[in-house]
Amino acid sequence: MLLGDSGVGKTCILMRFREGRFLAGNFISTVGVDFRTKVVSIDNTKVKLQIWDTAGQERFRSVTHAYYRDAHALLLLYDVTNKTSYDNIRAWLGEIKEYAQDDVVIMLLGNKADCGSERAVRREEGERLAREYNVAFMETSAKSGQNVELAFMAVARELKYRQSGQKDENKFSVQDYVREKQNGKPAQSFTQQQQCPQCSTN
Ligand SMILES: Nc1nc2c(ncn2[C@@H]2O[C@H](COP(=O)(O)OP(=O)(O)OP(=O)(O)O)[C@@H](O)[C@H]2O)c(=O)[nH]1
Repeated sequence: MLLGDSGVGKTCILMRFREGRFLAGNFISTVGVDFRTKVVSIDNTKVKLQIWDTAGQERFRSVTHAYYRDAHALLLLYDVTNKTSYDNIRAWLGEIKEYAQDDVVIMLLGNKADCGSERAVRREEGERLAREYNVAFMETSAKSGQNVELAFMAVARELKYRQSGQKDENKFSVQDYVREKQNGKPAQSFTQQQQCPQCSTN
């Protein structure tokens, strides 16, 4: 399930992951909730992900709360060019604590990482917040595709391991997996051509 303030890029992240393209142009806010599926392959096993996109707008909050309980994983987004969306993450985590299952997998994503010159939240601030709440973290860009696949696949992998009962054996940790992928060869390195043209010329 995708959560976060309105406009942080939840629908675009989902679109990038599912269809490999960026939804440019007019911003159309999600109404209530919407869902899409995608079949991915993890260690040669096909896994069907059901991904719920939620409205970030406050007025839909009571609708979206009803879906938290059934979520196995939550991708919580803020927009690195919007400090308020970052500041609101603590409130989102409070709602998650209140409405979601205790063992829900949470990943914090700082989206719009392509917008270098408009950045209002440093990467370290995202890392610090994630450490404080003991959740996995990475910066993403729905526009360039940076880390989008990695975010979904890391979560899918964690869920698969949990389901197969391997969690107790400590065989997989989403945080370690993300760290390993990012410290080694970045899953999708951020090349010059991939940069948002608008931002890179600023
Ligand atoms: N530069 C840049 N723009 C982005 C990125 N992701 C989303 N956007 C833009 O941000 C705006 C909002 O994106 P949405 O995906 O609709 O936001 P949302 O979080 O789903 O919003 P709600 O449905 O209202 O909750 C759109 O104009 C997108 O084009 C990104 O990674 N980089």
